[in-house]
Amino acid sequence: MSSLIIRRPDDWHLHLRDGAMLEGVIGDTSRHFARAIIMPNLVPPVVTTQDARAYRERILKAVPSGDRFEPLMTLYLTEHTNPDDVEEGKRSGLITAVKLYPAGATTNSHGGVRDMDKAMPVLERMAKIGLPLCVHGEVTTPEVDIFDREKVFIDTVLDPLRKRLPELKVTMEHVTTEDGVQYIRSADRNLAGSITTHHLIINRNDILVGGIQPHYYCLPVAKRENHRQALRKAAASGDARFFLGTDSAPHVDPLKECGCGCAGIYTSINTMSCLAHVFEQEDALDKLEAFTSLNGPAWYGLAPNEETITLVKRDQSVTFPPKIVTGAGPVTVFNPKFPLHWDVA
Ligand SMILES: NC(=O)N[C@@H](CC(=O)O)C(=O)O
Ligand SMILES: [Zn+2]
Ligand SMILES: [Zn+2]
Repeated sequence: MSSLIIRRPDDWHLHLRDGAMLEGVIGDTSRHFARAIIMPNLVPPVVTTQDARAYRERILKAVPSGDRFEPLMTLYLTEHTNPDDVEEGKRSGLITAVKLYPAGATTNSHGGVRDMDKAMPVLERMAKIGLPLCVHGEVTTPEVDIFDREKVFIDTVLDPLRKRLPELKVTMEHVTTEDGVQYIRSADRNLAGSITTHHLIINRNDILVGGIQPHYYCLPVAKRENHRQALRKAAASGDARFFLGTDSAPHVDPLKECGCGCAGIYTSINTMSCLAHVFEQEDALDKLEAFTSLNGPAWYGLAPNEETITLVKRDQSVTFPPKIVTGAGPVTVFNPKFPLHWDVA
């Protein structure tokens, strides 16, 4: 097959940041994607409906003219989030999901939740009104090995929460382990998972072999090869519980290439080329549309996009810039380390 028409994709987990960075990256998403769930971990975070409304306006203003792009807004859950404000955000159509960051788990998460009991009133309200919870599923307990933090989160936080509130819809974001895949498969309702582009391509060797490779460092950190294989099988299976959330997370190079480099990988610009390559390798190009364009909207109760895009396999490899230039500084683009031949026409 040398060309493929699919519904226009959506990105169910995206960091756009703000200001000059937002302006520098938004076009790489709006070129291919119709909608994206926008992560609220700004400094300060997007906590109230009013914050989200203002951020949405800033995003829309930054969309290049000629592109049509719908930001789907989220709220950053804190121990003080007001359930009435969350409900009003959902009723007005502004808020698509609420995001749980365990405090300290990842970039800009210090204001996140420490004690799940304190978040229960909001979570109960969300279960009642059908508003999904997106989770960064890692514990932050210092004793727990960083490679085990997703599994321990499932066992000690997520599963107890889902038993306590079975009506709550939960998206396990950026699943990185076989355990996560199995846990999602074991649930017959109210649980789904997003998978990033890079976790289908890299394992932990890419971060650590031959010297520290900061541009392959993200959270949750990439795991062993067997986990990558499980993610590829899940994504390529067509199973409606798995869909794309790129977790494209731009940081300027000086903040990645330093003594304490930030977590985050920038993939918006070449995600569709990378995914077509991966799905072709998995002999599952016929499942790409489900992963990028159908399963996500179905989970969030939205219609799939009417428009289509055409992916074309070119004889010559397609090149992407090694870095993009933003007003905030240079941002290194994810390098899959294999030539890309699929291109969006
Ligand atoms: N994925 C990352 O490594 N980083 C994200 C935060 C997140 O999604 O955990 C970021 O905001 O930079
Ligand atoms: Zn995260
Ligand atoms: Zn993220």
